Amino acid sequence: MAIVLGPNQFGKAEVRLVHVDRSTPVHRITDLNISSALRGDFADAHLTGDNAHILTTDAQKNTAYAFAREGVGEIEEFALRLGRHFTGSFDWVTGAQVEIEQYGWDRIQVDGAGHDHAFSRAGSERRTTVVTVDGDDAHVVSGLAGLVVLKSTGSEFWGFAQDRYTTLAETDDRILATEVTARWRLVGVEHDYGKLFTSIRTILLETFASVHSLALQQTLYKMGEDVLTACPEVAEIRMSMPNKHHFLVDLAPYGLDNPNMVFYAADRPYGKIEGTVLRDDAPDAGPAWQTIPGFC
Ligand SMILES: O=c1[nH]c(=O)c2[nH]c(=O)[nH]c2[nH]1
Repeated sequence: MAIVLGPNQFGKAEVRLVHVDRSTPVHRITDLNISSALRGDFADAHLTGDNAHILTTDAQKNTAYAFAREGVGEIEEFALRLGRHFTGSFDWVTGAQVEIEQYGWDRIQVDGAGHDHAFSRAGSERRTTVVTVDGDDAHVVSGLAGLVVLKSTGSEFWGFAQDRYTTLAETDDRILATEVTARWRLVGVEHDYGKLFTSIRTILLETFASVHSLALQQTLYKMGEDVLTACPEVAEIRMSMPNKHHFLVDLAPYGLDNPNMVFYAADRPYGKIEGTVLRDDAPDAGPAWQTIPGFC
C-alpha cells in the first residue's frame, strides 16, 4: 500500500476588486469577487515543501488587480484573460479555474435622471462565471445567483406519494417562491456575453412567471428548456432552486378566516430542488464543472 497525492489546486479566493471607468464624466463601476486556482505539477510543494513551482496566491491576487488597470469588460473575458495568463506563464501550470461574481449597482436617480457617479447596490443578485482553462482548451460556465422570485398564485402541489410520514396537505393554490442559482455551460468561448446574460435572465424570469406550476421541479425544467430552445450556444443549464415555503397562518383562534392571504415565510428548512437540462447531443463538458459546488 502506498499513499499518494491526489487532485489538488491552489489559489486566492474572493479577491474583491472594484474598477471605475472614468473615460467619460458618466462613470461606470464594475464590482467583482474573484477566485483563482491553479492546477498542474505541484507535487514537490506537497511532498517535500519545495515551492519552486508555486505561483503564490498573493501573486494571483496581484495579477487580477494589475490586469484590471487595462479595464475589465465582461466577466467571462476577464476570467479567460487571467486563466490563459496563468497557464501560459509556467510549463508546470497546466490548468486554471477562475471564478468571478459580479455585484450589480444602479445609478441613483436624482430629479428623474441617473446620477453620473453615485450608485446604490442592486440587491443580493450576482452575475457569475467559472472559466476553466485546461491546456489549450477553455470552458465557460456563466450564470446568476441570488435571484429571488415569488408568485402569489398559479402554483399547485398534489398527487405526491403517500407513506406513513406524509402529512403535507395537497393544494391547488399556493405561493411559489425560490432563490434561483443557475449556471449555463456555453459551447465555445466567443460570445456576446453581456447580451446573452440579459436574454437568459429574462427567459428565466418570464418562464417562472408564466408557467402554471404543478411542482417546482416542473418549473425548473421548463425554465431550462426555454433557455436551451432560445439559445443555441448553451449546451446545458444547471439550476438550484430552494423551495421557500410560505405557510398559511391559522387565524381561526382569533375568530378569523384566512382565504390565502396571511402567510408565515419560513427561512428553514427549505426544499432543495436541483436539476440539469441539456441537449442530448451536448459536447462533452470536460472539466468545466470540476470543483463547482452546489449542483447535482
Ligand atoms: O414543488 C414542490 N416539490 C417538492 O418536491 C415538494 N416537497 C414538498 O414538501 N413540497 C414540494 N413542492
